[in-house]
Amino acid sequence: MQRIRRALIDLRRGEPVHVAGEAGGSLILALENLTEARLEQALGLASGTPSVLLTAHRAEALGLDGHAGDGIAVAVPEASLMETARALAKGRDAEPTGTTARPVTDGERQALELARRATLLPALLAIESDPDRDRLAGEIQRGEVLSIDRGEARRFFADSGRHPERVSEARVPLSGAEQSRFILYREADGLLEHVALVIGDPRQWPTTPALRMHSACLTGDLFGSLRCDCGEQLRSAVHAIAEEGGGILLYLAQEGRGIGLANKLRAYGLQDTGLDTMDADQLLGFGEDERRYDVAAAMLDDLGISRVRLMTNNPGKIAALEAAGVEIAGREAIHGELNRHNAPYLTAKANRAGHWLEEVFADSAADGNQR
Ligand SMILES: Nc1nc2c(ncn2[C@@H]2O[C@H](COP(=O)(O)OP(=O)(O)OP(=O)(O)O)[C@@H](O)[C@H]2O)c(=O)[nH]1
Ligand SMILES: [Zn+2]
Repeated sequence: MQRIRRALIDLRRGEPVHVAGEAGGSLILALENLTEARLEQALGLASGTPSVLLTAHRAEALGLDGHAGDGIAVAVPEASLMETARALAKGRDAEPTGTTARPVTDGERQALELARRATLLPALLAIESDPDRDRLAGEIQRGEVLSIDRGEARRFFADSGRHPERVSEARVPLSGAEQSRFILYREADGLLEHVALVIGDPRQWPTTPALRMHSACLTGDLFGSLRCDCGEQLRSAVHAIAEEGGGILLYLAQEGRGIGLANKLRAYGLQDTGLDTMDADQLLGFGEDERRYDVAAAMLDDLGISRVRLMTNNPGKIAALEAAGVEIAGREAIHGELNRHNAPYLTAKANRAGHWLEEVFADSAADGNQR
């Protein structure tokens, strides 16, 4: 497990990682922080064909979906590798110039998942290698380059989110919810931390407590970004829960629907050129929503909560919690205000992901009519 954690960090630092698997496996590097020097070094270590690995989402967005499946490997001539990497790291209109695309191998699939877990852009350079022959073998032996096994990676991914540990807690009076307690959970792999905010005295809660399951949004929650409705939802949830005598808010480390802040900002850049929130994510290589809620269900279980009224407009959250064994006794709408900056985002959520936002649009229309 420790080795996979190091692999995530190495990729984030722009270092190469060897993923052992089919034949000799591949030496992989993240495209987003590839430099000429790193590329040259990698080509000196591994002697096989260099390819660019892209997720199926991105392949589809680029019209390369013939082979999509779990992702594609596009062979790119050495001479144009750097240029291709730079273009792909930017997003739009960046098609790999190579012509031979094939579905990714299982090892390459795990490599793409590593990039995603590291909240990097899921686009990699992969150079096939034969560690018994290439210089790479010596580097691996000396510990200069980390070599991981694809099965090891798969097991790590399958286990994450399932065993969050309760680490520490404290009373933190909040404005509008003075009797509040923060409980911090850390996922077993040590990577992500989530907070359960327990509002009020559980002995005096309504029989079925309200639950707000909120995904982190630095821009909205902290700075009041007008591009989304997160900050307003967060604060109104705390107030509403406190007002009805208490309940729970889970603050989950799932920035940008799970793609991370760096990618969310990249996606905002693409949205400014006319793509909607989902198409922008897809062009970067992500699905509509990359979040999983197993960790939320495990936190609820630890808190002894099995039945809730969920504050959300997102049908996906209800389905996911139910699938994880939490009984959803009812749904409460939770709205922010519509404005000219968040209108495209809310419209895409309603039209493409089926979020229940009719009231937000109706309220806004009514306000407009009164003016
Ligand atoms: N990728 C991406 N994420 C975004 C964008 N705008 C906001 N987000 C993220 O979307 C998530 C919204 O979280 P929530 O408000 O809990 O979830 P929701 O799916 O909107 O559902 P409810 O608010 O419960 O109805 C946060 O993680 C934000 O950071 C965007 O344009 N792109
Ligand atoms: Zn937001």
